Amino acid sequence: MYGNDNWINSYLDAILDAGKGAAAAGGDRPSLLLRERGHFSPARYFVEEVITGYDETDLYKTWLRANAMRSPQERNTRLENMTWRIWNLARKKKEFEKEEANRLLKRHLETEKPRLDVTADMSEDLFEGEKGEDAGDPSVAYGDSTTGNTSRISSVDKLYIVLISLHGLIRGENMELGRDSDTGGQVKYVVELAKALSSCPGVYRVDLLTREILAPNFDRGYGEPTEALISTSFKNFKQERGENSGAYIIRIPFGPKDKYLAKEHLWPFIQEFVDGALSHIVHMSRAIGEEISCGQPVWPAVIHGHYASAGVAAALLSGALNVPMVFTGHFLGKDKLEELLKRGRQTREQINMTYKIMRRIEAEELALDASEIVIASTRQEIEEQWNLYDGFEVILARKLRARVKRGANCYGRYMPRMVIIPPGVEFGHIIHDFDMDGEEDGPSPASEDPPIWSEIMRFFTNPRKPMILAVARPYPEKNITTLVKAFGECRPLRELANLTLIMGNREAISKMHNMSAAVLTSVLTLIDEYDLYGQVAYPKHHKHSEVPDIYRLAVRTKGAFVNVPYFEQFGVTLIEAAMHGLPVIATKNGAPVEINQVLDNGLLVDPHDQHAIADALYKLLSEKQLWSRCRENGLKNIHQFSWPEHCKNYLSRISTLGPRYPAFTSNKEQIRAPIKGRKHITVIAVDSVSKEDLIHIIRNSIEVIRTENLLGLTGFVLSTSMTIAEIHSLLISAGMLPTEFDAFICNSGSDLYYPSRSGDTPSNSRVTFALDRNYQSHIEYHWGGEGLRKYLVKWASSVVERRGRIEKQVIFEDSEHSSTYCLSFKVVNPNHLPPLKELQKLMRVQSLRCHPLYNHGATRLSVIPIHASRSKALRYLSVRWGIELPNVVVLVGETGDSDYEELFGGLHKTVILKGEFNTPANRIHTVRRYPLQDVVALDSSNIIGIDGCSADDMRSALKQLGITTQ
Ligand SMILES: O=c1ccn([C@@H]2O[C@H](COP(=O)(O)OP(=O)(O)O[C@H]3O[C@H](CO)[C@@H](O)[C@H](O)[C@H]3O)[C@@H](O)[C@H]2O)c(=O)[nH]1
Ligand SMILES: O=P(O)(O)OC[C@H]1O[C@](O)(CO)[C@@H](O)[C@@H]1O
Repeated sequence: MYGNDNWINSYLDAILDAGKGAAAAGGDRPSLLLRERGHFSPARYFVEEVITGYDETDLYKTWLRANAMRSPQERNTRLENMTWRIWNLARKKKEFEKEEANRLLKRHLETEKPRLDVTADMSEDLFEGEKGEDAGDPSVAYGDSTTGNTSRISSVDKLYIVLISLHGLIRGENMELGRDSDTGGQVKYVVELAKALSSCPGVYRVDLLTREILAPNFDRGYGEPTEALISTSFKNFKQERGENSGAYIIRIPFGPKDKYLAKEHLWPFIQEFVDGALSHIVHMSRAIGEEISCGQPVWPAVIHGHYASAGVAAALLSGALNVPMVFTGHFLGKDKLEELLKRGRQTREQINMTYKIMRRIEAEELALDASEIVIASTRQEIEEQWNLYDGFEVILARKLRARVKRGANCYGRYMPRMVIIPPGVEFGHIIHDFDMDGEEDGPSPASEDPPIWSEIMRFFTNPRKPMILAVARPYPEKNITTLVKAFGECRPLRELANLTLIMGNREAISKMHNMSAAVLTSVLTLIDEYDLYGQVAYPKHHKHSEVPDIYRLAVRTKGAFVNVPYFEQFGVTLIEAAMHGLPVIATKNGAPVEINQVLDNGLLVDPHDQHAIADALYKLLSEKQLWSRCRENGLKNIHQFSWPEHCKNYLSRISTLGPRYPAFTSNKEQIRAPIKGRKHITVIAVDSVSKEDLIHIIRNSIEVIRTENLLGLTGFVLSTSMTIAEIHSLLISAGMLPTEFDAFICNSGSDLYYPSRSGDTPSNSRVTFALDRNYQSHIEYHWGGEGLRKYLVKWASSVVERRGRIEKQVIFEDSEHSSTYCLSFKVVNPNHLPPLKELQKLMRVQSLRCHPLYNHGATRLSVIPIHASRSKALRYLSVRWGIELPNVVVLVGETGDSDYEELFGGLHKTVILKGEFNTPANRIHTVRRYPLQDVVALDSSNIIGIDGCSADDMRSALKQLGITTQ
């Protein structure tokens, strides 16, 4: 035994006592290295397990070096030091685990109780119709479909479909996959989906909206506003085509103009994207309408967000246009968070800093609130991943669905419909020059070999050996280092095969994104450490079009494909490998389990277990019959992953959605709307000030506009949580006429009124307020109405202030300030209210889709529809009355109602009025679990702060914003 010292053993015992479950779990199987040497040291084994369990490459190297020390004394000192470090790690990990277990328990209790309540509420006749409800349906669906199965869209309809994928560098040809951690499977998925959908009968146009990138060192193509995509070859129908038909990438500028932003940094700019996208969609809907629908706009059949960030964007657009939303997660934040916590290398805070994971999870919750359909790639994604979210639960979803089918009351509860439609592969360019056994059909002369082959072969001493191939973004989660360790430490495998690592493209590691550079550095270090020169290829460059050739090369050598991330949401590479007849070794965590059930073309392994990876690879490569069977199965079954099938299924799903379309112009009531002709709009949305100060601010803003000669050109909108009656009496009491305003966004954005005056002079005039019913039709989606009201009343009775044994209710229904789409509650004592984020969570757990917010200095709670808010109302006004958002100035205070932060983002300008007249924020307002910087880009040139609210202060603000006379 090394060192032969008791202290080592005692510390090792301490490690084990510290509950190092992971190390102990695999404890019955000594490592290959030790087995090879023929003697087994438990102490060393445990240390090694701890080290490898933590994936601490540095620690491991130190351990090796320490062992190599000649002097026993020096060796002991080093080993002692090491052991301390390990012990410390183990303790840290145990702390994380404990924290995590407590948190999970707390979460479980918070979520389960209301969930049990709601399930019980729904309990009568719940099981009827449940049994076998999905029988015969390969894409199992959970959740309700609002209109049963009646098809809304006939196959002759001409659909306009909008897909959104915000991050990554997206282009139609020669995609730069693997360039960084954002350019992966999703980029390929969305481009291929757009092409495939546009080739389907009935689909007229598909727009794939993404970010315009004009940064130096990036291809200029990413800055082109529009790129036409060439449709896939399975088109076998004739369809009348017009100028605007087909598939397009539409690039919308948002965020810093000359900078590429990683997906974690896009959050504060999403509202800006939404404003730009909205203008494109409205324009395009009208253009298509001119082309094929006698001038009637053809609105999108669905707006489909891909990944959390586009989930937010799609939710906002779907609300703004009142069209259905579809969502695909691609990789869900909760799962990622759980996995990262399990690995114990970062605290929750660190993970949040790096990945903005709480923002991402909230975006996914929002996507659940707003989506009608969620597309999952596998059953596991629904049952184990989506099921972790507040807004989705498999059993409740089934129950609600059964009730909807029977036409029973759901009491205002809604679940999106979850359907499994896996992605496909493009079979277009596939060349099989090998037979079923992988033997070459008349090999082509070497001169015709694809150039990428020699790029790879030049790394190998013996290029004829079977090639183990990995194709993955250089991203820590892809676990490439464990693969290299598995290969490097298994001598028989090294003797049998070569390893090819395709890890994106790079000019220099030093110029790569931190995370990618760290992966590359670790891989190269390991190659050096295990002396794998001549056995591993890691080419610097490859083109997207060369990837099929790389798979073919692996097949030619009778190799295998390997994909062992800690967790794989789907794994496009697995179906690519199968399509080329390459057997696979894949992670057993996530979708590969289901893919393998369908394809039956390889073996699954625990990605944390490098020995299992090495053993599986050795087995697959050395057992000829197994290899041939896997190859054959893959080729035989791959047709089950096809884009045409995906699209058929997709279109049939969206054809069952209930009709939803925008109502910007169809209002039968004639609203007199001076707002229509305005060039500028000033929106007064100052919340946390006294009534007197609010009046003062209103007067001063009007005064400024008057003296700047902008009156007539400029309209005023008051945006507030007050009811229209409260606004009216406020203005009258101040001697002002409501008609000074063009519109009132009231009840926190759930009602929109336009004032008008009958009579000739102000003195004899009578002011009336016209309600915008079109706006109501935009926000009524999934409004819980009476069911929601009853639930809230019951909830309010449980919110109490306790004094000894006495309990006093602190929140009461407030019918006077309620309206059709706003349920108001009066708060007697805000100190005893739950923070808003808890109330929001409760609503989601109950599958009540709504937007709760505190206002009036937290003395009122308003619960309004999910698509209602003051910023959404402003967006509606801009489309309905043709107002350019960059010409809108929103005045806000330093604090505000709970929807206050939302007022900042977008293309409009925001002026923050600072000063003592603002009342401080109340803690219960907070709805977010992440910092403000993840919501608002406070350094944006569209946002300015001024001290004071006098006319002069406001005048200077307008000047700063470049809004001056004429
Ligand atoms: O150097 C590289 C690395 C990758 N690729 C390609 O990029 C894609 C990678 O896709 P995938 O293996 O699915 O990984 P991710 O990039 O991680 O994609 C995410 O999104 C995919 C689509 O939803 C899901 O399949 C994944 O599980 C999820 O992690 C494949 O087409 C690869 O051929 C390259 O061309 N070159
Ligand atoms: O690695 P993350 O942060 O979980 O995000 C994964 C997402 O990013 C991408 O890798 C970029 O394309 C997608 O394939 C995937 O949806």
